[in-house]
Amino acid sequence: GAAQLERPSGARPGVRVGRSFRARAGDQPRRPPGPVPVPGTMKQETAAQNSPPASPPSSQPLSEDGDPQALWIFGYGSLVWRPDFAYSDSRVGFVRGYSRRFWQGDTFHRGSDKMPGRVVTLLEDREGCTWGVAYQVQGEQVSEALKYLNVREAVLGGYDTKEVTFYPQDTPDQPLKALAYVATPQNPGYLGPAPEEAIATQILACRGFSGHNLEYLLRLADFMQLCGPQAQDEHLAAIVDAVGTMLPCFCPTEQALALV
Ligand SMILES: N[C@@H](CCC(=O)N[C@@H](CS)C(=O)NCC(=O)O)C(=O)O
Repeated sequence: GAAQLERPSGARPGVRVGRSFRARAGDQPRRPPGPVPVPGTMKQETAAQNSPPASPPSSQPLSEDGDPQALWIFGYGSLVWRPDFAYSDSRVGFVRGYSRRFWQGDTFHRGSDKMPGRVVTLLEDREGCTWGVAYQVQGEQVSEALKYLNVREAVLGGYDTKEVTFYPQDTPDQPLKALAYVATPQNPGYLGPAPEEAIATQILACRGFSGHNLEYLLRLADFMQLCGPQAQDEHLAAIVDAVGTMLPCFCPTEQALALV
């Protein structure tokens, strides 16, 4: 189970939320005591509590003692369709200076130790632009979200936290500071670049505790469709195309089905 996947002991505190939030370089985030919450089992507040507040929320500054009154969390992979933490508001938009790449290996959610799947991370790229969803967490939602994401993203996924500037699609002139989970080349699960056909093959062949790797790819492609024509992700599109080309090889033929 997930317990075996716990990172090496001696972990030091991971994500700190202060005037600017960061995980100290090299930190192995500490897994909170108690059973590892399997993603998808997190409590969901009622829709009313998750619906945006009546007045558009201001991006409240962190309070003086560093205890956040509100925090924005930027999702650009599975967080786009399955945040699984309570939030008060959400915005579709983008971050500049980063490109999304299927360069992070995953041996828990969408793969196994024997057959690691591929999930996304952010690559620093001056010309890059990555679309996703920013979620606003307030009050007690902040610690709940960070505790949950520390396990799902950091401990189980090898992601670190990074501060990014998020541009809401509707108000790009009012950018927000947000926390993003980024898998750097230094993390043990990092796989790095590969031809899109090879990535597609890996995605077609892998599954993990959260489901098939193909579902992960297609849900992200769905989201990008919803963002409209101005949101392009050539890397993602090339992998989806490669999957479409290869799928017949992975799909049983009539004869094979007849043998089932
Ligand atoms: N940090 C990125 C990527 C997150 C991501 O895909 N993380 C994996 C961990 S390896 C995950 O949570 N997967 C859950 C799932 O695949 O449903 C995001 O903001 O969405």
